[in-house]
Amino acid sequence: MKFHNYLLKQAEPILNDIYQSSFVKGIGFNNLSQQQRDYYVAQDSYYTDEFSHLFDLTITKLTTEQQSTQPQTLDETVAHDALLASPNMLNIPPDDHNLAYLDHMKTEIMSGDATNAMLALLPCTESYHLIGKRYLNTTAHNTYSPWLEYYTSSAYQDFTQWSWQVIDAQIPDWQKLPVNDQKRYLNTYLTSYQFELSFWEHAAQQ
Ligand SMILES: Cc1ncc(CO)c(N)n1
Repeated sequence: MKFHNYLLKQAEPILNDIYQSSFVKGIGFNNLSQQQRDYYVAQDSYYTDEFSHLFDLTITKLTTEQQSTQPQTLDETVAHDALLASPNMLNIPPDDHNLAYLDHMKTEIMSGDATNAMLALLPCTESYHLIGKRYLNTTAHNTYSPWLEYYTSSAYQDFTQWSWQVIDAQIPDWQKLPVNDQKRYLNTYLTSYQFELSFWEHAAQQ
């Protein structure tokens, strides 16, 4: 089993909660209010802007070989547009859970090694791809299909696979990691997953 498969197995309970969270089901089954979409798109526009800076920071920690295979970076505007937010979203400031998530990633990127940095970012990339795969084509005439299509597109899939490959290459023998390193990596990764769940839960509560 590769390192990313081991990690994903540890995240399975949180990922199942994400799949079952009412906002994610709302995307899958075409059932979201205007207020929920405005809130989510406002939060996520802020998040993805910051994420691209955090990604650039992480890239500087990788080898030149890893950097050279990096797929083109993604512009998630298409995904946001698919949720048809109203201009009211411009009045919604970034919420505390969002800032705390970004803070967590930044701290782990700055204070840890390249693997720790990649693991802070991985739940973001990976969970959206898995959500897309899970709910694509579950509902006929789904208004939000372009959102699901974006996160299952070949460009997004390439990006997810590149992340997995980098992590697996960095830690080919994860069973042999010193216990403390294994704990730190797992904690960095699962904390990001917990923030992903919380991001969806806050959006549903609107
Ligand atoms: C909160 C969050 N996590 C992950 C992604 C996927 O890029 C996103 N757009 N927003």
